[in-house]
Amino acid sequence: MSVDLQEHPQVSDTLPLEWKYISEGGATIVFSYEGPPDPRFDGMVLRLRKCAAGTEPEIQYDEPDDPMIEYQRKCMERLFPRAHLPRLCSAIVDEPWLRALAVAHESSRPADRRHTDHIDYSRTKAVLATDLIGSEGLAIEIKPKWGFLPSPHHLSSRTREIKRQTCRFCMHSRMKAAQGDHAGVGYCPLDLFSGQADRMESAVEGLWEAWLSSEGAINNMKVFVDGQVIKPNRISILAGKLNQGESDLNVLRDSFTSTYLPLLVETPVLATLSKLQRTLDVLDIEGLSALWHRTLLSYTDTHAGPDDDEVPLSPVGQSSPLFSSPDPTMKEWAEFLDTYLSHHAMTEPDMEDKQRMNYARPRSADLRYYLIAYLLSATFKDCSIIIKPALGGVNAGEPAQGKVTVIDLDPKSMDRLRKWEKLDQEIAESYSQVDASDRKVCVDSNL
Ligand SMILES: O=P(O)(O)O[C@@H]1[C@@H](OP(=O)(O)O)[C@H](OP(=O)(O)O)[C@H](O)[C@H](OP(=O)(O)O)[C@H]1OP(=O)(O)O
Ligand SMILES: Nc1ncnc2c1ncn2[C@@H]1O[C@H](COP(=O)(O)OP(=O)(O)OP(=O)(O)O)[C@@H](O)[C@H]1O
Repeated sequence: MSVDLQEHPQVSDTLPLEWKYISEGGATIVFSYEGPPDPRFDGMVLRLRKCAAGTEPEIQYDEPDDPMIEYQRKCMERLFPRAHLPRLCSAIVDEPWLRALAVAHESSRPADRRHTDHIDYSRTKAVLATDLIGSEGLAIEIKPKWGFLPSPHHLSSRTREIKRQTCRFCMHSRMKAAQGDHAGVGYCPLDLFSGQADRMESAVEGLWEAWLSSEGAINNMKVFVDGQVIKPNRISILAGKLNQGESDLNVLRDSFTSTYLPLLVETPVLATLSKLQRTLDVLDIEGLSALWHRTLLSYTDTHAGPDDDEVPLSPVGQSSPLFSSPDPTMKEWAEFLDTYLSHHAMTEPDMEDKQRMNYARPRSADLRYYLIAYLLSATFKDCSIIIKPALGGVNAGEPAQGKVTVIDLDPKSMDRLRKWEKLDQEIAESYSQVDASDRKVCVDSNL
């Protein structure tokens, strides 16, 4: 195994109990370093890949660094200033150490996660990232989700009215709630992304109420106090930090909102995220799917052999013997960004791009561009932001002090496109059953 130990800290130099469980998502689990001072690990978290319970993948010798690291360097750093991204580097782990870590921290994990998956012990590489929560003070994590209404050009007559009035998140939440799942009903991402302080305040209040009523189970907001996730059943710890020891819930909500709102209003991160989501998903999954099928039809007309009359067209994004649709390589991601950024100066209006690409009549020649763009938009529709006020607190009349950082920027893959198409149909269909007078009106401030 040829690795540069200078650049790749050996995590087994630390003890498993020198790490503290922070949280986890569907794919990774994260621990923060709490051991004796060590410049390699101080202020860092360890992000480890998980695998499904009951599976034991084979150890991968000569494992490459997690692609997330190169993806962030080559793509994300071109879209966000570094100040809004965690610093990432690769680290070496080994099976005995990972197993010992898992045993030491299993009891900190939520029960539903313990039944579903565990650390992937076969990995020899992990990611070290800046610890954005820290061991002191307050922090929240918000998963904002989709911040725009689709353009009408490519919506079918079946969905146009519905998808233009109610945002995808609000429709999805209603569907999830009807199915008995936790959902952030009452929070609307279009308010959070509006750039208007009063609407952003409603969004934070919506998140707060959903956090309370779901007992902290919604995935759109996590609350951290002194490095630990706090659920509403331990709200007194949060109240203490907000200097609201004896307060009722409304006072606490107002204090919570006024702690985070100034940072959210001032950060450029939300505007960047919303612009990226919108300009990378200009066709909606409906338009992308139509372009895919139109392209495949003309392709099979010219490329199918005499016996291929009945070749079924593969679903959107899915490779077939006749038409390949691989995941982008790192080189292709970088080239895609060259093109995207040449069309969209991140600070200028994108008129020029509209003329060049003619979104109303997308060309088959641009199919690959639109596919990759959609994958990238999906990353931004699913990422999270961590908001950490400065330890001194917020002083009235002064600019908000603190940090807003984007996390969970992993690339998505082509095989998701079919899932997104189906889910989109299911969400719109389900919302069409809601009485018209009961449908939400979501306002996209960028339209
Ligand atoms: O499709 P969505 O909007 O439901 O998003 C999924 C998320 O569900 P949500 O609606 O936010 O509760 C879902 O969140 P949970 O795991 O349910 O917390 C994941 O983030 C999933 O991405 P991945 O499979 O981890 O890459 C997300 O899937 P992708 O859409 O990013 O494929
Ligand atoms: N740099 C960081 N500093 C502090 N905490 C972090 C950091 N990165 C991730 N976390 C915590 O770990 C959790 C899991 O990380 P992440 O969201 O990247 O995992 P994931 O499995 O990719 O999630 P998802 O299923 O939502 O795609 C986050 O929700 C956050 O609470």
